[in-house]
Formats: sequence, C-alpha cells, structure tokens
Amino acid sequence: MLTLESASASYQDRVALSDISLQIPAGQKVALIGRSGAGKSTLLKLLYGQRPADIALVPQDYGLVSSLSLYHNVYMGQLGRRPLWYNLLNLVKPLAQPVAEVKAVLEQLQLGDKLFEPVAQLSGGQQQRAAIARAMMQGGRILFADEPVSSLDEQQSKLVMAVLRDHFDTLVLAMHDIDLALAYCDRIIGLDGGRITLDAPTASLKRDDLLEIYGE
Ligand SMILES: Nc1ncnc2c1ncn2[C@@H]1O[C@H](COP(=O)(O)OP(=O)(O)OP(=O)(O)O)[C@@H](O)[C@H]1O
Repeated sequence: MLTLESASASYQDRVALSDISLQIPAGQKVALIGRSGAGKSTLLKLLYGQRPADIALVPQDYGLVSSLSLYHNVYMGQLGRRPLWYNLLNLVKPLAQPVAEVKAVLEQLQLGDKLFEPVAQLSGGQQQRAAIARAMMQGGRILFADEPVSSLDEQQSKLVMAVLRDHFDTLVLAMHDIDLALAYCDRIIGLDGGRITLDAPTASLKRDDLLEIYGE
C-alpha cells in the first residue's frame, strides 16, 4: 500500500537516505528506530509524501496553534470534512456535536479536563497528546507520527500507544524507545546512516540486540 523503490533523499548536498526499498501493507504497525540523525524523520516524510490526503500526521514539533484553545486545535483535525460556514461558526461559538466528539477523544488521552484551555498554557506532554488527538479527529485509518510519546512518562506513553494501536489500522512511528516499539508494533525497521539495516517482525527480535545497535 505504501511503497518506496530505491529511494533517496538529500538536504542540499547532504545525503539523508540512500537506496531505500520498502513496502508497508495496510494494517501493519511499524516502528522506525535508529540513533539520532539516522534518517527516521526523513523516511517518514518521504512515505507521507506519497499519500498526504490519506494519512494523519503528528510532526515532531506538533504544529499546534498556541493562541487557540485545546478544543479548537483538536477540532482542526476535521476542518477538511466540514463546510467553511460550519468551521467559522464553530470557531466563534463551539457547537455541541463537535464539542462532544473532541471531548470523547481527549478523555481517551486523559485531557478531557483541559478542553477550553489555551494550548500555550499546556505542558509539553499535554501538547503532545493534543497533537495526537487532532490526528485522531481526522477520521483516517493511517497514522504517521514522529516520536509520538517522547514527552510522556512511562504510564502515559503506554496509554497513548495502546490508544493509537486501537484507533488506527496502520501505524508508522519514528521511535526512540525500543521497549515501546517492541511492545506495541509488529514490525521494526532499523536505520543507520540513512540506510535500512534491519527490517523484521517484532516477534523475531531480541531486545538486547536492538538496544546494542540502535539504543541511544
Ligand atoms: N532540514 C535539514 N537540513 C539539513 N540536513 C538535515 C535536515 N533535516 C535532517 N537533516 C540531516 O539528515 C539526516 C537525517 O535526519 P533525520 O531528521 O531524518 O534523522 P532522525 O533519525 O529522525 O533524527 P532524530 O532522531 O534526531 O529526529 C541527519 O544527518 C540530519 O543532520
């Protein structure tokens, strides 16, 4: 469903990815692992560029509008599914139906009590979950996320990974945490120096081997 064939990527004259051939079928939960600078974000962007209309994306910097409320930021996930007049009305006076929908998503992420707080007043971990909630509101079945739990503690990381696994059919996640990748994904792709150095089902992998090669 998502395919790359001998793909490469560069920034100016710096090669970030070389000779990447990859197929990701629908329904798979994939973790991209590798040390900082290995090429995870670049690979995520390359794959995302193939089907941006079908993929919900959580970028590393979240892409939130800090002056707007949590509600409005999360609602933005469904802007494209509503008519302009509805979006404008809802901006001025939040409407009952989308408020209930946004609240239900936020409650899954333990953020229901922050509904109308400005994003600028949320902690880093709360903002990260806000970006995830916005992606969940998009309504698609595919999520790409760049370090989706990097600002969360262990308990919340597990909660969010479980929510993502249930909510989306297909996941492609750039991850630093090898234990979470092993626990919640069914395929691990390892990157080193812009090349794929590992591509295997999670069940066939040993934690200690991964930590030695890809751990920070
Ligand atoms: N905007 C950019 N301009 C120039 N070089 C870049 C840019 N973004 C990334 N690179 C380079 O491309 C390579 C791969 O970067 P990338 O961000 O994909 O790695 P990563 O594995 O996601 O790292 P991290 O875990 O730190 O986010 C690195 O050598 C990086 O320095």
